[in-house]
Amino acid sequence: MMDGEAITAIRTAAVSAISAKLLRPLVSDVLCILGSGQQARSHYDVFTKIFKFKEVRVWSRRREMCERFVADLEEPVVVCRSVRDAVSGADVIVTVTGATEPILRAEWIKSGAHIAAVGACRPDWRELDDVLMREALVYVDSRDGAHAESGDIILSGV
Ligand SMILES: NC(=O)C1=CN([C@@H]2O[C@H](COP(=O)(O)OP(=O)(O)OC[C@H]3O[C@@H](n4cnc5c(N)ncnc54)[C@H](O)[C@@H]3O)[C@@H](O)[C@H]2O)C=CC1
Ligand SMILES: O=C([O-])C1=[NH+]CCC1
Repeated sequence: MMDGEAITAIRTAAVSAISAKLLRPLVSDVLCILGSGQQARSHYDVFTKIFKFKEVRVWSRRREMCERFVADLEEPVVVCRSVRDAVSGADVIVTVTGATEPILRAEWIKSGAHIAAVGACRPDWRELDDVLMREALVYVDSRDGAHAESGDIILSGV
């Protein structure tokens, strides 16, 4: 018997980390994680192990969950009040929320930032807004899979 959730947590974060390894800006000082659940933790663990950030930020819609997330960590992480505050100036952004409507807007994001967009894995779920999807250089592991499952891709029409 194997724990599928534990494997999904590690595997998903590993794939995001590979994307960041290949595509993040040369100078990547600030990591921002949107969401504070299981994937947020696995992404935090992998990203802070592989890369050296000067600052790590987290935002979650329920602040108490954010505080709990941070309390479990040994290194300092900044709890942000809004998505805008969290992503402003960030070099690497990880979206690991259960949002079904866009929470991340293009106008808040630093040019060249790398986004690992993980959460919106159903055809009718969204995390990234249409402008961001259209302006971004979008990389996927499978075109067929992305067009069947990714709400951000399907609904933005990219
Ligand atoms: N792309 C992929 O391969 C995978 C995607 N996922 C997806 O990633 C997301 C996060 O997964 P877990 O961390 O395991 O879930 P979780 O339940 O442990 O955490 C979910 C997080 O999203 C936040 N959230 C929920 N609804 C929200 C909303 N409407 N707006 C903003 N934030 C909201 C919660 O407050 C929490 O911080 C889920 O949507 C899940 O389906 C999970 C595993 C693999
Ligand atoms: O394991 C997986 O690939 C996924 N888990 C939740 C959505 C996608």
